Amino acid sequence: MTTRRELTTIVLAGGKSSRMGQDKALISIQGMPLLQRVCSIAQSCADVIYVVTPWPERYQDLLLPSCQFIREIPLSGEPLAHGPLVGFAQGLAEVQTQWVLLLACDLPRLRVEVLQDWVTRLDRVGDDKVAALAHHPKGWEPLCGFYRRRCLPQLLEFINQGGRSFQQWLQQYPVEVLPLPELEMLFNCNTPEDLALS
Ligand SMILES: Nc1nc2c(ncn2[C@@H]2O[C@H](COP(=O)(O)OP(=O)(O)OP(=O)(O)O)[C@@H](O)[C@H]2O)c(=O)[nH]1
Ligand SMILES: [Mg+2]
Repeated sequence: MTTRRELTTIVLAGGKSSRMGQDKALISIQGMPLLQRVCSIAQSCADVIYVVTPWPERYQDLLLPSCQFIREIPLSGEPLAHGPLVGFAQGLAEVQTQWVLLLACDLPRLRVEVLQDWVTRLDRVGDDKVAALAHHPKGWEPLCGFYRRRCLPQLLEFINQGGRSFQQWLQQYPVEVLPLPELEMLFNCNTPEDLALS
């Protein structure tokens, strides 16, 4: 069975938070900044956690034991906020395990038991699959699921051709569907209105 030692988690914390109007990673929900909350949940699944961000200094005072920062660098000729797909690729380049759990930093309702159940299913995922993700009415949920490390070359090729969309990239490959007991856990805190519901 895939153990926590054989899984790496990547948490993305480099978005513009333009809808929120302030850095979502630092917003406290029930007394804990969102990034810290997501990282603490990640710790229940994996030994190694990377926080991929262009600005690690901003988060250095958060309590993130056993998390390591990966400083994102801009692609040549492009501004920094190049989006989550490029951030993921830069993190994935450092990963040593076969599987990686990718998490956005704006998921206040993640459920540890569901993530742990998903981990137990990884061994049975067919070899042809590049990822194992939950599916919801709008498509795959790319920022709360698992990817094989070996998809890095295909990902880089897609990015080099100008691709920036997870959904478009995933359309090209077989993906395993993970059971989602409640859509609620993928609730994304993007706006001040979302925050009021959190
Ligand atoms: N490392 C990294 N993470 C990113 C980047 N863009 C988005 N993310 C992360 O991806 C996740 C989902 O981001 P979104 O909710 O789509 O949006 P956002 O860009 O933070 O905010 P908006 O400007 O309101 O769209 C969050 O965890 C972001 O921090 C990026 O360029 N680099
Ligand atoms: Mg979001």
